[in-house]
Amino acid sequence: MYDIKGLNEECGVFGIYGHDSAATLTYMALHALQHRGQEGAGIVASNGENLFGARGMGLLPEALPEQKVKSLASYKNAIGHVRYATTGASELSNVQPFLFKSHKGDLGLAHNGNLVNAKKVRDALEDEGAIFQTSSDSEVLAHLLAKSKAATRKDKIKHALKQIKGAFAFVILHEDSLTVALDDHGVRPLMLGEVDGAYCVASETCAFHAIGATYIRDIMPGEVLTITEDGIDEDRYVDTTYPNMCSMEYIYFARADSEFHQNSIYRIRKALGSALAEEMGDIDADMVIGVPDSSLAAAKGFSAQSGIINEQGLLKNRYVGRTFITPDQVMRERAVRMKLSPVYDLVKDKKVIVIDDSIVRGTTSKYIVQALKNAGAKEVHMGISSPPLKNPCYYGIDVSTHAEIIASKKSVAEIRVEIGADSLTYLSVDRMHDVFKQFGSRGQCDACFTGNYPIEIIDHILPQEKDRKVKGV
Ligand SMILES: O=P(O)(O)OC[C@H]1O[C@H](OP(=O)(O)OP(=O)(O)O)[C@H](O)[C@@H]1O
Ligand SMILES: NC(=O)CC[C@H](N)C(=O)O
Ligand code: SF4
Ligand SMILES: [Mg+2]
Repeated sequence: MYDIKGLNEECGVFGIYGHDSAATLTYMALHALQHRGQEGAGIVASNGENLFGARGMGLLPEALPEQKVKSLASYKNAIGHVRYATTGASELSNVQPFLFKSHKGDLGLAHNGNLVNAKKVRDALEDEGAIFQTSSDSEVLAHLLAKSKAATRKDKIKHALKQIKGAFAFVILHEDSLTVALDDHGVRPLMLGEVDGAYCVASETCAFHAIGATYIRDIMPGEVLTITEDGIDEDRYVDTTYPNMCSMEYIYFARADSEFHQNSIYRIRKALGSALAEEMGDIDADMVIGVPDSSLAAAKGFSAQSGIINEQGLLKNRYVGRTFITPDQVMRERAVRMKLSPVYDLVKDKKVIVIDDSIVRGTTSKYIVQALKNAGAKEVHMGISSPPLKNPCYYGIDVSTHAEIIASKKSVAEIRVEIGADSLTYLSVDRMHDVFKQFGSRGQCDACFTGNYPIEIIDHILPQEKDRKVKGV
C-alpha cells in the first residue's frame, strides 16, 4: 500500500482505567482517532491479573473485527493504538499496543511519536543480549523498563523514560495500573479525561466526545501520570521541560473538533486563515475557496477577515486516499484529480482565492489551479495558512524527505510559477506563532518550516526508514 499524499498522519493512543466497558470504549475512541493512523490498530486489556491483546492491519473494522473486541469486553482496563508507521515497516509485528509477558507481570505499551535515539539504544541493548520482536522504535522502552534496577514500578518507568530521546506520548498498561507519559518537549498532544468516574487519556479530545467523556486537561511536557484503583498520581520524570508542541497538529493533523489547551482546532485554524488574509493584503477577488477537508476552517477565517464571500468551490471524494500502484508523479496527479473537483458554474469567469493549509510536493495546488482555470476561473490566487514547509519531520509525522518537498528546493516565486497560480502567499512564521500564543500555546516546534529542530536528531535514519516502509519489509 502506498501513499499518494505528501503529508501523512501519525498515530493515536487511548487508555482507560476502571470502567466496565473499557475495551468497547477504547474501540469507539480509536474510531474517533482513525484519522491519525490507518495502517493498523490494536487493544490490550487487563482483568486485574493478566493482559490480553488483539490487533490487526488496516482500518479499525478490518484490524479489530467484532469478535476480537468482544473477547476483551469483560476487562476493566485497556489501552489502544491506531498506527501510521514512522520507524519500522508497515506490518503486523509493528502494530501496537505491544504485549509482553513476564513472570514479573505483563506489560502493554503504545506510543505516538518517534524516538530519535532508538537505533542507538537498541544497538546497545542487542549488544547486551536483548532480542527484539519488532523493527519499531517504540519497543526500546519495554526493554529499558524490564532492565531497570530502580526500586518501584514508577521509578523504573521514570528511569527508562530518561534514556530515550525524541517525541513520545506513551500509554503503558500493567495488570493493576495505567501509566501515561509525555516527552519533555511535549511534541505530541495527550489529554486527560473522565467518564463515569473512570479516568481516560487520548491523543485528541475528539475521542472523549465519542465516548461521552469530559475533557479535564492537557498532559504537560515531562509529566508521568499513574492511574490505579486509588486514583491518579501526578508526577514528572524530569525537572526541566522545553515546550515544543508540533505546529502541524494545529495546522493540519488534529481533527477540527478536537481541543488543545481548551481551544478548538477549528477556531485556531480560522485564526490562521484570518492572519493570512491580513498578510496577503488587498486582492480583488469574487470568492474564497477552502481546499477540503482540512482547510475549510482557514478559508472561513480568511473570508471573515477580508470580507470576501466563502464558497464551496471544490468538492472532495472522500473514498480516495491510498493507491496500490507505485506512486510516481503521474499517478499522484491522477489520484488528486479523482479526489478533488471544482464546482464549474460557481467559478466560471470568477477571480478566486484558494486557501490550503500546506504545500508539500505541490501536487494538490498545481492540480487545483489547473482544474479551476479549466473550469473557467479568470484568476486563481493561492493562500497557504502556514509557512513554506521545507524540512522532513523526525518526531512522528510522515512528511516526505527533502528530495520530495518542493519548498526545500524552490523559492516562493518559483513555486508560484510551478503551480501556475496568479499569486502565492504563505503565512509568516512569526504570525503563525502569534496565533498559537493567542490560543494558550507555551511553545511550538516549527522545524519543518525553519529547520530549527528542538530535539537533536541522533539516529539520522529517515531516508532508510522511508525506503524500508515502501518495500514493506
Ligand atoms: O503538496 P501536496 O504534496 O499535494 O500535499 C499537500 C496537501 O495534502 C494535504 O491534504 P490531504 O490531501 O491530506 O487531504 P485533507 O486535507 O482532506 O486531509 C494538505 O492539506 C494539502 O492539501
Ligand atoms: N506515527 C507514530 O506515532 C508512530 C509510532 C512509532 N514510531 C511507529 O512507527 O510505530
Ligand atoms: S517538524 Fe513539523 S511536523 Fe514535525 S513535530 Fe515539528 S512542527 Fe510537527
Ligand atoms: Mg488538505
